[in-house]
Amino acid sequence: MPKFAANLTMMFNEVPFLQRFAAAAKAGFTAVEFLFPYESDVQQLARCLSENHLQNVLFNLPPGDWLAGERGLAALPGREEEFKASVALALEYARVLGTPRLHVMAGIVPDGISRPHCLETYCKNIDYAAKELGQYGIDLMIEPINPRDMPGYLLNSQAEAHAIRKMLGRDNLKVQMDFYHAQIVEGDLSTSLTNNLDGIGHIQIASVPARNEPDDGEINYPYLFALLDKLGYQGWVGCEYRPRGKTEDGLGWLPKSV
Ligand SMILES: O=C(O)[C@@H](O)C(=O)CO
Ligand SMILES: [Mg+2]
Repeated sequence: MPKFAANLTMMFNEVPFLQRFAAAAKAGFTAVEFLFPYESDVQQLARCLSENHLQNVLFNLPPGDWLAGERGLAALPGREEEFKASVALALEYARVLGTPRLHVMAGIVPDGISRPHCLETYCKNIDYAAKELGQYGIDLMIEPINPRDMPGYLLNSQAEAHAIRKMLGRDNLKVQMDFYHAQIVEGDLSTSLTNNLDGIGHIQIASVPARNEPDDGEINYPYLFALLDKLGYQGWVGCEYRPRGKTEDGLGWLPKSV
């Protein structure tokens, strides 16, 4: 059975963020991921991990002004210096928390700027970030996101993400295969997973269309979990879903030892 990490941005939302570490450990998780840790002191986060015997397996680089609708800086021409500063900040956190992989969001293609221009900016920034992270043995994830959840987001398909990964040729640049997004955009999950396994650095799960626990909706997760075992996937599976009710009440789908 794959290794599952609790996503503390979406799960255990019955309690404040810093209390979710203990809640996840109590539920049996040994690993956690989250989106953006930057509102918390990094040493406090390190204590939350160590006190609860948890490892952090992923978080995101800063996304720009989230409340203003920004969803990443990497593809935004003219924001390169801000992007480099975001890489430095994420590295600071990752080195303290022992985080082995970081996800960099691409961004929404701005009005008046061509997609090819954004794609060129994205590739240059991704290459820079992968080089910086690689000095510390940290992998960089790029995640295709569906246009229903994020209209205008630059990167939508697994195929394009793997093409970028191969073109840049950085060993520590990998694709984050979020089955929720991949099902919405292109389906064909098991074949895409099988054909691209070497280039996949992280997996995330949620039901489609509701983005709840992976025990409902149109994706056959028991089949995919068995396939991950058969393929020998050694990475983590992030539980990036919105609990239908109380988080603990929705954990029946998890194997007993997560
Ligand atoms: O799938 C998602 O939404 C997340 O993995 C993410 O990083 C962007 O919000
Ligand atoms: Mg995701």
